[in-house]
Amino acid sequence: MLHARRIALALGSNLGDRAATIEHAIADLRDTPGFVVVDCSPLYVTPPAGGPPQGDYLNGAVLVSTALPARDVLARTQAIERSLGRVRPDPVRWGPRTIDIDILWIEGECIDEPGLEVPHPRLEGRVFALRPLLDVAPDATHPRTGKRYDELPAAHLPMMRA
Ligand SMILES: Nc1ncnc2c1ncn2[C@@H]1O[C@H](COP(=O)(O)OP(=O)(O)OP(=O)(O)O)[C@@H](O)[C@H]1O
Ligand SMILES: Nc1nc2c(c(=O)[nH]1)N=C(CO)CN2
Repeated sequence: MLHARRIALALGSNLGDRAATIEHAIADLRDTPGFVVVDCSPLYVTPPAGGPPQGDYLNGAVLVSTALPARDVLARTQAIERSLGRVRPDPVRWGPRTIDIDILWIEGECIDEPGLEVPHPRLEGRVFALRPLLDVAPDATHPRTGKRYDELPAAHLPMMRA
């Protein structure tokens, strides 16, 4: 049995009622056995990064405390995505989606396995993930290098609150 540790989950939506879908996702995370939702970031309006032309995203992050193994966390977040209308496999890579829930960071854990990489491999280049992570875990460090995420220049770029 693992000890409870902090896990930051990224939330993103750019299809349908984005705010309502994200609120549903947060409610579902709160209702997930084994999860304690510790904090939620503000939501930000962010231009799409990559993929085809598509609408702006709402992005945020949720900090969860849980002893569940990372694989179980992924299974639960993917079940929530499905229940909120996420279609898989994605019809288009990085295309529009009702909801995306990624594991951004797990305190003290590095995972590099097929189908699961933590910290999220694109975290450091994505201001729409980095800023919400720092909102809920300002002291977050890379679990292997110990480097603080708030030292990355991208962490301080201006962002638009929803
Ligand atoms: N840290 C992670 N969080 C969520 N999924 C991950 C992670 N690492 C690997 N994956 C795998 O990536 C697959 C695709 O995930 P997803 O559909 O969220 O990607 P995406 O949002 O389209 O793109 P990106 O990975 O660039 O955010 C998932 O099925 C999952 O197995
Ligand atoms: N602004 C923004 N752009 C994206 C996002 C996202 O959440 N926000 N997610 C992607 C794939 O995960 C690809 N591009």
